[in-house]
Amino acid sequence: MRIGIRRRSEQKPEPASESEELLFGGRLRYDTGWSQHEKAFLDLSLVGMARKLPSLVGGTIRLAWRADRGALITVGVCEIGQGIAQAVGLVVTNRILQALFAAGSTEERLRAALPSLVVAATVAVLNAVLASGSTAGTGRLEPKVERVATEQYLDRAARVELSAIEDAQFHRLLDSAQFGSQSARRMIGACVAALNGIFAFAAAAGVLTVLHPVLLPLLALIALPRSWGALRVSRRRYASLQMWIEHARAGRLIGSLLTENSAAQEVRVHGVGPFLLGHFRTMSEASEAEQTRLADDKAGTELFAAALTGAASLATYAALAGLLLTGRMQFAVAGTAVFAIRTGSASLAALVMHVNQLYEEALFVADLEKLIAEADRRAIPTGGLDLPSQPKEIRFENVTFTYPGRDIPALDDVTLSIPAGAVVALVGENGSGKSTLAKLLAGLYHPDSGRIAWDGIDSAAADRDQLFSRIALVTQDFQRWPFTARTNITVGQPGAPTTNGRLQQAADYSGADSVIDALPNGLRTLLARQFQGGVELSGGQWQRFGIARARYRAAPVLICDEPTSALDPRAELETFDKIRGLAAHGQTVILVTHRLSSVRDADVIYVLHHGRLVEHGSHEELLARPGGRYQELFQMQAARYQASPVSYEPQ
Ligand SMILES: Nc1ncnc2c1ncn2[C@@H]1O[C@H](COP(=O)(O)OP(=O)(O)OP(=O)(O)O)[C@@H](O)[C@H]1O
Repeated sequence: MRIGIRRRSEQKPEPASESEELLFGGRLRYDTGWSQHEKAFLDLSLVGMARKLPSLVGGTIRLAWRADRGALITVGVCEIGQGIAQAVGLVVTNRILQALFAAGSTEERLRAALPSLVVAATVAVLNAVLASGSTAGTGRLEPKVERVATEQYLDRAARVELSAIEDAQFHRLLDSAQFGSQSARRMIGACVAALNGIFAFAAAAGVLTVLHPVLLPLLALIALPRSWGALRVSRRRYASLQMWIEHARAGRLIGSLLTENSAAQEVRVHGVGPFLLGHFRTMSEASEAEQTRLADDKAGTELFAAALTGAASLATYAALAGLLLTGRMQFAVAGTAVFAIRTGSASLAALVMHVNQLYEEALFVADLEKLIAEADRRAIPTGGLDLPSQPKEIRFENVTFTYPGRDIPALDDVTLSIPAGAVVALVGENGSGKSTLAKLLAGLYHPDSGRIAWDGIDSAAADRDQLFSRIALVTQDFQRWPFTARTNITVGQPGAPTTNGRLQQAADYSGADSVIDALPNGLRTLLARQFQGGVELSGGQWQRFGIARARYRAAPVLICDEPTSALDPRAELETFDKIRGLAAHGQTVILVTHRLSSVRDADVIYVLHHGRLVEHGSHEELLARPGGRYQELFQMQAARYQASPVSYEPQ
């Protein structure tokens, strides 16, 4: 069992475990992440704590004020009342002891102590009433504070740029900040307990100072080792959590893959279950070893602190005996002193514990605050230039874009025009940049250089809410919302009141109507097997909902990224006809697809290769270009359909 404090930076990083290496390609315990918290770690000293605590407590009180000011006032009044009651209680106890130890018959002494006894009983009743008022107020306040903090967390997470959501560092922050809301909740309880401790300690300290000035420093001496121990344990726990946070997320991910619908088939047929379970076990065992290390460390620290506390208590009682023997203290006063020392050291120990808990929780609340600041920095900006509601032309002008952390641009100097009311097809091999182009058009990313102009207005300077409102999306990995069939369509425009006519139109358009007719509760059917009464749809059926949703949104620009990949041939043909029909009604359609037969009617086809625009024109123009990339791709696909049937002989 090691007790000495060794800074993390001095420890040799352990190598990646086999599971970390195999599944995640390296170590998931980051010392670099820890350095972000180094300051918080160093400040976890008595001085740092005393300096930072008021502002941290202030932040929680502001949160509580926003959550439920009535409950906060109740708690405050009850706590202050209890503090006063405790001080009065100690003073009255002193009076009772003095009356009982005074000269005279037992009856006379009891009679003299009686008024103080009545006051003591009244104070005890009052204290109990105030304590229950505080408990009720705290109980009301805590969940509300957690809710307000969680809302802040989720709100910020939902409003950051897509690039932040794809950034591992931001995810780390999201991870550590997720504890912030529960910590804010616990901070309320810890604040109340600490306040309680301060009053109780002040009462005991006041009484002790009056009895003899030397008793107060002795009381502090008793509390010192415990404070040191508690601080050390909590900073080690916090450090460990920060270091292991990504490892813990990976462990949870493996666990969830074993229960998730999407992985269920491979987990069974490919036998991935035991494989994942094995890695889950090794990952868990590694974090268990860390827990054990922490527990050993804590036990050692507490034992050491307890020994020091014992020595300090001995010194205190020896000093008390000295005062008695030298006649500097009366016997009755010594009785009160023992009582006050016991009360005082107990309340000081509780105070240290609660202040420490407060501080530890505050570190996580500080992580939440850090996330909020970072999310605000990376938030999608509000305001900007107005965009035309029905743009006549969207132009990509020398657009270059590289994903963060990548060396090769996903789009390289692309210039192209998207005229209003046209069907514009984007084709090219895997990884050629089609989806990236669509995401830039949708305003999810901005070009690193060049611009995307909507009737001459640079979309990077435009009001992003307006930009988003002009776009409807059916992406390759469109969301299968685990909600009702109705919501899966109307979520295309969640802010607007649902109109049944539009809903029906969108369902008819996409072919989702026939799927809905077959559902047990029609539009009210829950499309999530994991809930009671929920049903699961096929991939193609889901896709019809994705298309219906985009149709329901009724935006001037519709981006369809592989919209028909899961549809049967008949449904695919119908859908493409309908998509072309949309353009006839003035909607601009951007079609990303590998099915070149479906783009032959597009007004213009752009062919991308390694992020560059290599060809463009109509289907006929591109086919007539000898040695052209489009011609090559088209002929390859056509050949597959024209080839004579291949006979299959089982081996
Ligand atoms: N979120 C991302 N972060 C980093 N790189 C990305 C990201 N998305 C795509 N890329 C990379 O950008 C390049 C272009 O990808 P994109 O998805 O635009 O291609 P695509 O033409 O749509 O491909 P596919 O036909 O396979 O869907 C690829 O090299 C890909 O690895």
